[in-house]
Amino acid sequence: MRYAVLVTGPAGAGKSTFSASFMTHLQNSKRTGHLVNLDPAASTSSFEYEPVIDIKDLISLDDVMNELQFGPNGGLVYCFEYLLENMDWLEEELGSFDDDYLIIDCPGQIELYTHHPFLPTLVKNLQRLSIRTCAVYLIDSQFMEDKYKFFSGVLSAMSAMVNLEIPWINIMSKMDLVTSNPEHDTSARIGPRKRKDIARFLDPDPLLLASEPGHEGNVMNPKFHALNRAIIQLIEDHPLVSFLPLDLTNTDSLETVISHIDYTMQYGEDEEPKEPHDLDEGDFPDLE
Ligand SMILES: Nc1nc2c(ncn2[C@@H]2O[C@H](COP(=O)(O)OP(=O)(O)OP(=O)(O)O)[C@@H](O)[C@H]2O)c(=O)[nH]1
Ligand SMILES: [Mg+2]
Repeated sequence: MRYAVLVTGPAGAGKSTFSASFMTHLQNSKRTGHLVNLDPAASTSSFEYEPVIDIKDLISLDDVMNELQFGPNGGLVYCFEYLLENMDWLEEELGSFDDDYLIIDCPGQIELYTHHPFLPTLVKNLQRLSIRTCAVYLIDSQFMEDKYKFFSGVLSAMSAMVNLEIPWINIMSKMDLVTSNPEHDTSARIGPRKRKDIARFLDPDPLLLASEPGHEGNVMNPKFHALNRAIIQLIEDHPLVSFLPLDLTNTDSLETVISHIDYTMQYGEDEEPKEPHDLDEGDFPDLE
């Protein structure tokens, strides 16, 4: 059985960093994983692990921009369309691995997740090859300033989720930057968020959030009230909108996230139990 984890989410959410930590964790626990890079703009030197499959071997953003005069965003879209037309390339690359666990580092372009056919087509191809696939969607905890940003993050996650229809895990990344004492912490880029402020977003009660007063200068226009309620009801009705916190500085946190991923894909369920080779069964009856 083969497995693939699509690591998705908006630009800078921490996808590549998480993918590398995921690889390290698999290695440390004597499991084999392989990194796949689907970001045509990624600089290869920035990878801690050499990808076994790299979209840049098929097409590179630099070439598209230089030779076809595309800008960076149009260039990326061109690269994905090129990959879609050359799925046999990916299939061939994937062909050499069986019994594998692939960590697929995706690009951060939001259109890929909302309306571009790239990821749904990719997923269909993986499924056709009998690769069990799930997706994680990372959202940067540093953007969770208020409930409006939270809702907008949730809606982006949901729009990606309904587009793909595969097992799905939302992750709140960079939790190491969430401190309990923000006044004394200057390490965060956007300004540290307090733990208790983030906590209510991890397993949110949208109706409760909705009843909170808005922050100053952002008094809700009554015209939008009905729309807001409708969005909130949508989130409320959707069982999958909760977030696992991810703090990469904490091994337990990474292990928890990975165990959810394994569970979602039912990793290991169909594997034959691996008995140590030279162990006589009768010797250790307690191991049953
Ligand atoms: N403190 C902290 N910083 C992080 C963490 N994860 C990522 N970063 C930083 O956030 C920035 C973006 O991280 P990446 O892993 O490149 O994010 P990405 O989602 O792959 O970005 P794109 O591929 O450009 O969409 C880098 O400066 C990382 O060092 C984290 O868990 N904690
Ligand atoms: Mg990246």
